[in-house]
Parts: sequence; structure tokens; C-alpha cells
Amino acid sequence: MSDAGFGMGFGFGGVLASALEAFGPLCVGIDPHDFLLQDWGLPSSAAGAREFGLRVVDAAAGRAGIVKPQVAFFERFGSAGYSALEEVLAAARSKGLIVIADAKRGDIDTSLAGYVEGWLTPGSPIEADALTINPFQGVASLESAMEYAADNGKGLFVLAATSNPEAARVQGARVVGSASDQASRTDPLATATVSRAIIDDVSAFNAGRAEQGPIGSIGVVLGATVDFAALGIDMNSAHSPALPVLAPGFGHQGATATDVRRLFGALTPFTLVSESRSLLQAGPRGLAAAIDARAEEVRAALV
Ligand SMILES: O=C(O)c1cc(=O)[nH]c(=O)n1[C@@H]1O[C@H](COP(=O)(O)O)[C@@H](O)[C@H]1O
Repeated sequence: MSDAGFGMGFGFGGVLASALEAFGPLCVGIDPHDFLLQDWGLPSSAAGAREFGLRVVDAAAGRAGIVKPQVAFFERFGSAGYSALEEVLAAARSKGLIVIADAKRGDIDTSLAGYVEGWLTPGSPIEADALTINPFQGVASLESAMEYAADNGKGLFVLAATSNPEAARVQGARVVGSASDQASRTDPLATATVSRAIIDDVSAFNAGRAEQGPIGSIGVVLGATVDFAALGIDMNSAHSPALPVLAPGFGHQGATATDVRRLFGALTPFTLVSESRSLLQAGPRGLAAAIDARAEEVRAALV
């Protein structure tokens, strides 16, 4: 595969670049909700979630570059659910799909290391290519996880501005002294929103690993339903290496392909357009065509 016009680089950024080049930015969610299992004629059980996940993988392979299993819908079935998830993860990775495990983990750094070892160690039974991470304990608590990911060719997507409307109260709160915020260096009392500070801190980590290539290994989650200006997030500020963005909020939550450029500005080439229910409700027979159509729609909107 050729590079995506940004130079391939190595590490997770390079893996993302090749998927974006080959398939465009669509990320297919694997969310076996009960109502979907029922619509698909599958039982609400680990076996149903396994079958659902494997069918989504089959439909996505060769049509999209990235899948995002929602771990919650497997975890609810306990060890049998994890066993099902292991099969889905392995099937997806064996078909060349990039797998983002959506588990939203977070803890003090030594405990977080346990999660990251499980999800991001090559050869682990739950190995994924990247993991979603919750930074509520401070971005500094993620430091060793970010290092582990970058050292192992893996990625993290750190929640920064999530798509749910309840998030604004916490994520829009203002904090003093964002790490790489220019204003905070000249005025020690200058503030940034929590969302903006998380983006700056993640970008600063990637800058320290610039030798890995033009796209960073650590990305952020920015929901496509969010009012970014209200959070003080400027999509046109520079990030070097480029900052990968996982963007849920498309389809069922309201955003559409035609919103991508307006919302993500200069970050558009590194933004993964993530949809779950709006694709999955096409059912097992219609899913492949739905993925083809949406992948094409998203690519066309970005030309
Ligand atoms: O990390 C995520 O993917 C995520 C972050 C966020 O801010 N909002 C959000 O909806 N998600 C996840 O993205 C998926 C959205 O599903 P749909 O609304 O059905 O497309 C779910 O698995 C959510 O858990």
C-alpha cells in the first residue's frame, strides 16, 4: 500500500495512514445491542454477540479499514462474552482490519498498565491495535500507557470532547496551565477548557515522539455532535506530528458525512468517521452494501 500523502512513518500512525489511503476514514462500530441482535435473528447471549461480531467483520473486510468493537456489549456476558470478543478481535485482525477496542479504560498509571498490557500487547488474547482511554485521572496518569502503546506500534484514543450532551459540564470546565498552551506560558493564570487541555497534552506527547513519523500514535476522541468553538478547540491549530481523531456521533447521533470538513477543519485528513447503529441496522444481509455506500459517501465528502 502506498502512503496516505503524509508519508507512512512507522508505529500506529503509519498503520492508520495506510488504512486511510486504502479505504478512507469510515470506522465501522461493532455494537451488539439487544435490539440489533433481535433484528438480526440472534440470541441475546455471548454466542449471539460472537456471531454478530463475526458477520460485521466479514462485511467490513475489504470495504472499510477500521472496526471498533464496543467492549461493553461483550463484557455484559462475562467470561463467555470475553471469549466471543477474543474471536471477533482475532478474526478482524486476521482480515487486515485495524481494530480499536472501545473499552474506555483509565486508572492510576500502575493499574492502567494492566489494562494496556492486556489490550495492546502483541500476542495477548485480547490484542487490539488501539484502545479508547478515559483521562479523568489526569493525562499525566496516561504517560506510561502512551509510552507502552508507542513502543509497541499500538495506539490510544484519549476521550477529549465526547459526543454525549452531558459531557459539556465537565469537559467545558476551565483549568489553569494547559501543558502546551502558548497563552499559559506567558500568563500562568491563563485557562483552557478540560477538552482543550487534553488535546494539548496528547499533542505534546506525540511531539516528543516525532521520529515515529508524520502521524502520532496517540489520538483523541472528538464527538461530531460537539460545539468545538464553545470548548475553545481550534481545529486549525497546528499539531506536529498530526493528531489522529476518533469521531463518533455520525449516523444515529445526528452528524453526517457532509459535516466532516466543517467540523474537523485541518484535522479532517486524520479523522476517523465512526458509526455503529446507523450501519448495523441494515441487518446481516444489507450490511455490506450499507458499508460500501457510507464509505463512498464519506470519501466523496472529503474530495
Ligand atoms: O469512544 C467512542 O467511540 C465514543 C465516544 C463518544 O464520545 N461517543 C460515543 O458514542 N462513542 C461510542 O461510539 C459508538 C456510537 O454508536 P452509534 O451512536 O450507534 O453510532 C458507541 O459504541 C459509543 O460508546
